[in-house]
Amino acid sequence: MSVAAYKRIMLKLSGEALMGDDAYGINEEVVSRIVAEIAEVTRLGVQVGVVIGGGNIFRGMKGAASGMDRATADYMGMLATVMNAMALADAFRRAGVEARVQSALRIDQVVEPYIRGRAIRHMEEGRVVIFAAGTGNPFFTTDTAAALRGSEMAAQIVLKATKVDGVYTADPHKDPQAQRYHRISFDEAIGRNLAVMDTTAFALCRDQKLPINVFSIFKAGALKRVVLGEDEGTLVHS
Ligand SMILES: Nc1ncnc2c1ncn2[C@@H]1O[C@H](COP(=O)(O)OP(=O)(O)O)[C@@H](O)[C@H]1O
Ligand SMILES: O=c1ccn([C@@H]2O[C@H](COP(=O)(O)OP(=O)(O)O)[C@@H](O)[C@H]2O)c(=O)[nH]1
Repeated sequence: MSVAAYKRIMLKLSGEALMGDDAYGINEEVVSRIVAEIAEVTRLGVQVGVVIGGGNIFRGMKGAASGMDRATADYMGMLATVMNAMALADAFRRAGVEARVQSALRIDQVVEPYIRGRAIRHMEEGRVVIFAAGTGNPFFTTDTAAALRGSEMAAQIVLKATKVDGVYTADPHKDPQAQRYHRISFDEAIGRNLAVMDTTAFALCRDQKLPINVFSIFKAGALKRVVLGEDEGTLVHS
């Protein structure tokens, strides 16, 4: 039987990952596929926390760019992540996996509030915990929320599932010559301004000695490979 390299992981799923090839919103087929991959990892005995983004619905920076107050736009972005979290939790339910949503912003009629001890307990019981509303604060990102919740939950690694299959020497969507790193240190990633993740998230993980693995959400089986400790994506380390 395959043995997982980690007991507890914090998975950052971008909002855009949920769109698939659609222009906006949540693509059910894509969500079921992602849920099936996460379910497979839970069957290895790994405790899973998920921080979900909101970029498929609303991004604060975009609202601010069109003249909206930045903090207001960011709160809208956080609310977008709550919708994604609910869709994801429902997909887990349909797949027969127990999941709970905890929100950093209080909307008690809809989802549980974030309570650290309770989140840990859910994970110990084998439930997937979906962390919604990012950090609960404007001017932050869900990448930073993943670093924060990962640290709070004492996860052994943050897994960033995104559109690219790792950290490159430059943005691979803009520079076709860019080369992928197998491993890179936090200091180098920050020093070179590699924009695959924001500096706040990198810095928090560096301070907490919490490694990050960046891998592609579109590559089937990649999540399991990362969890088994196989060479997949890029490891960002201390
Ligand atoms: N050095 C780099 N290595 C990899 N990706 C990079 C790099 N610099 C910028 N990017 C871009 O960062 C994107 C991932 O970050 P982001 O848009 O925040 O993703 P997400 O929506 O998954 O949080 C990639 O799609 C890629 O275009
Ligand atoms: O702690 C947080 C996390 C998120 N956001 C807002 O929520 C939006 C959606 O999150 P993000 O862009 O990180 O989602 P992703 O890129 O992963 O889809 C962001 O643009 C911000 O406006 C925020 O204000 N504080």
